[in-house]
Amino acid sequence: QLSFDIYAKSCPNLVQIVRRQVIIALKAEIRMAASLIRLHFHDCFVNGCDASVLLDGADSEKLAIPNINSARGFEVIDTIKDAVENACPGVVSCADILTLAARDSVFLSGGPQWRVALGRKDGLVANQNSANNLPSPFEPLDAIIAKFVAVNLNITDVVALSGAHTFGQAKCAVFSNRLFNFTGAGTPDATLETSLLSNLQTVCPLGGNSNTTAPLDRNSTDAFDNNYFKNLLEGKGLLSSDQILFSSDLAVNTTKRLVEAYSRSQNLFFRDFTCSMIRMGNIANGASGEVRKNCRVINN
Ligand code: HEM
Ligand SMILES: [Ca+2]
Ligand SMILES: [Ca+2]
Repeated sequence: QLSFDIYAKSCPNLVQIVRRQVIIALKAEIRMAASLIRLHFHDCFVNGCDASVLLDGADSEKLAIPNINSARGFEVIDTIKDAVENACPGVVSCADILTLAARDSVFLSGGPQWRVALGRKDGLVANQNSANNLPSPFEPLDAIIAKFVAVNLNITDVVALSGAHTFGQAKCAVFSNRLFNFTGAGTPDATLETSLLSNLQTVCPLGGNSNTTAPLDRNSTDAFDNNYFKNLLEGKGLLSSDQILFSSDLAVNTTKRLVEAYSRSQNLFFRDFTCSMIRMGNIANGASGEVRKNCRVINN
């Protein structure tokens, strides 16, 4: 029941208001583009795209392992929501705002643009358990694929959406297992290209600060492009869950060909990415919802 004109009368300037606020946020910190699309992903995979990720409280998804000390951009969403509420009070859901902000983040970083169907409702509950079950960088490819299939996404979606790792940062904590003693054999991940390996060993030394970050795409850190896939062909994926799309045994019959195709054609990547973002943004929350006044708490 999502549609393109649902707010045409009730909030005619919505798209421009969100765009303007995302531009301001990126001017303050370019990385925020990456952080905002990741929030949308972490929202949609848990109870559907219902802004559950934005809720504070005891069962907050913000406290789940993949999010704690990692998910960011909540203040930016609050600011966008305030601007939207000023123009059209009580009309636009936080889930729609997050979806629009993710779309704008991609476009403003040099990626494709698409129209976003709107009308999502904000959920009434968070689900910390489910957030703990988000795809992990330490999982094998079959497990990651299974988690996408569980929300009705497919293998093409896995590869295309992983292309979002073309921008943003990751902490040593989520890839340092690859650097020194990968499988317990006392050697690094053999699929990690050696010059990147030695650089990362310096950035993330044994016993160092696990909160230090490295760019997910070293060659075009802030640009939304297909460089992520070129990296994978060279063994320069930062996370294990990135590199296995190209280098694992299972990849041969599943994801490797798509990685190669996207590395050759940014157009193809942009087309498939757009399609997959729309599919991810349509993951529904079966339960009832509302239009939250404050994205952090349900209405009373
Ligand atoms: C395929 C399974 C995925 C895994 C295992 C995964 C894992 C991760 C991890 C571990 C980080 C670093 C977090 C940190 O160190 O704080 C990260 C960052 C990021 N992820 Fe993913 N991710 C996946 C899919 C996706 C998808 C589908 C999207 C969006 C469409 C996405 C967008 C991002 C972005 C943009 C960042 C950087 C965020 C920032 O700089 O604040 N990821 N991801
Ligand atoms: Ca959600
Ligand atoms: Ca890039």
